[in-house]
Amino acid sequence: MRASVIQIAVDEGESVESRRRRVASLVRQQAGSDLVVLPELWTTGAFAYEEFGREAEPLEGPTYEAMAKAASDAGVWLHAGSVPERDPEGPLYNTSLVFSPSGDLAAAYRKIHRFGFDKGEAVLMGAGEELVTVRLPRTTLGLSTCYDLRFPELFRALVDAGAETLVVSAGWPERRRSHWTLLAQARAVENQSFVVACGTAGTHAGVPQAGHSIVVDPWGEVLAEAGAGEEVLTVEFDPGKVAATREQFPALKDRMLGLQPPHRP
Ligand SMILES: O=C(O)CCC(=O)C(=O)O
Repeated sequence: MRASVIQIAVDEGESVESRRRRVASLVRQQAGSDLVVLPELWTTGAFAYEEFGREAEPLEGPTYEAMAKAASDAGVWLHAGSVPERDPEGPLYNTSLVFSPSGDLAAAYRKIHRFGFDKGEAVLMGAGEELVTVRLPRTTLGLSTCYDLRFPELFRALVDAGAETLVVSAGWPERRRSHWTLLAQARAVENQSFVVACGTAGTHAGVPQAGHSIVVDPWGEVLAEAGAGEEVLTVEFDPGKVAATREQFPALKDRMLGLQPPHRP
């Protein structure tokens, strides 16, 4: 299976419309890949909080249209990263879209863990409540977005729901790049799954981005890692390695579920 991770630069100098055209063209160039992955909030930048409201789109907005077409033109499964979604009956959401090779929407995932503590995304957007997996012909994707990477219980729940390839679409800052790499490898090892993690390059809202998109196998080996700049990372992997790893080293079967807090008389 071939995956292409498109690590684009999100800089303020480029308009959203022109970035959308550029990204659609990059997706088309990945014809021949099985799966193409884009980063989080690449229309605005994940830290450009004041742009969220201005650039928010209904689910089937301009990014949806452009990415559905790009997926079908390229004939790929496309994780189109996320957009600030305007729900007519609710708040904004940080919503990822996945399209099938015929350009149909296969899944939408609203980011569950919002970043910013009591600022930024955490107050501007609503929290998703549903786990999302997507069945592809040779693997099942488990979807996550950026800050979600810090919450292992989300990934364990995705594995329980059948995920074998954990996709992380992110706009991770350079300041905490070491956490990004470490957590991507940890999620792969503990869940005996592939991790395909796509970040952004460039600087927006004064926040330099980490880049370093990464693909990790179920043994924790890094199959490919991008540098800091704009780059398309392409990697071939055997999805059968998940079942083989889980069979040969069956640690997931040794989970002790339902642990209780210590008893204090
Ligand atoms: O957890 C982090 O360090 C970065 C998270 C983040 O930037 C985000 O979720 O947008």
